[in-house]
Amino acid sequence: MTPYVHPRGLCESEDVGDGTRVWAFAHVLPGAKVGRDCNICDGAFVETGAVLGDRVTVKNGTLVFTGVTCEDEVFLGPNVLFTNDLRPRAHLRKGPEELYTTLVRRGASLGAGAVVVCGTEIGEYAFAAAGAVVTANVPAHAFVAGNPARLKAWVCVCGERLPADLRCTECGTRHVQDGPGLRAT
Ligand SMILES: CC(=O)SCCNC(=O)CCNC(=O)[C@H](O)C(C)(C)COP(=O)(O)OP(=O)(O)OC[C@H]1O[C@@H](n2cnc3c(N)ncnc32)[C@H](O)[C@@H]1OP(=O)(O)O
Ligand SMILES: O=C(O)C1=N[C@H](C(=O)O)CCC1
Repeated sequence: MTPYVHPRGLCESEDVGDGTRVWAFAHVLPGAKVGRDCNICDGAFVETGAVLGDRVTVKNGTLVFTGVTCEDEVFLGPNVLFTNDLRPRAHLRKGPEELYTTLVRRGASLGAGAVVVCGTEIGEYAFAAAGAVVTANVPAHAFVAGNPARLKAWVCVCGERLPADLRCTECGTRHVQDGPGLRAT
C-alpha cells in the first residue's frame, strides 16, 4: 500500500507512510515526515521539518509548521494552528535552528481552532478544548480550555472525563498520578 494523494492534493514529501491519505487542496511540503495511515484532510498544510507519527488525523485547514512533532494517534481538529516563532519580525528571516519546537505526545487531541504557542509540550492523551490557546506545557491526560488554556479536569485514554478515583466510568481504565500528569494502568 502506498500513500493516496487526491488528484487535487499536493504531496511533495517522499517520506509519507503507507496508507496515508492526502485529500484535496492539502499540501505536504518536501522534507515533511508523515507516518502510516494518517488522514491529512482538505486544506491542511504540513511544512518542511514537521513530523507526524502513525495514524495521525489532521483535520481541514490545520497548519502544522516546521518544528512541530506530533506522535502516533494525535488528533488535530479543524483549523488547529501551531506556531514556531515566539517573537516574529518580518525583517528577521529565521532559519529552522532559530525556531521553537513543539511536541504533541501520543494520543493527544486538540479541538477545533486550538492555537498552540510554540515551545510547549502537550502530554500523552491530553485534550485541549475547541478554541483553547495553549501557552504552557499540558500534562498527560489533562483537559485544558480557554485563553490562556487552564486545567479543567482529567480525561481518559478514551476521551471521557475522569472522576476523582481516576477510574473511567465509560471504559473502566484506571489511571495513576505520574509526574505532573496521569498514566493509564
Ligand atoms: C469536524 C469535527 O468536528 S472534528 C472534531 C473536533 N471536535 C472538537 O473540536 C470538539 C472538542 N470538544 C470540546 O471542546 C468540548 O468542549 C469538550 C469535550 C472539551 C468538553 O465538553 P464537556 O465534557 O461537555 O465539558 P463541560 O461542558 O463539562 O465543561 C467543562 C468545563 O470546561 C469548560 N469548557 C468546555 N469546553 C470549552 C471550550 N471549548 N472552551 C472553553 N471552556 C470550555 C466549561 O465551561 C466548563 O467549565 P467550568 O467547569 O468552569 O464550568
Ligand atoms: O475519508 C475521509 O477522511 C475524507 N476526508 C477528506 C476531508 O475530511 O477533508 C475528504 C474526503 C474523505
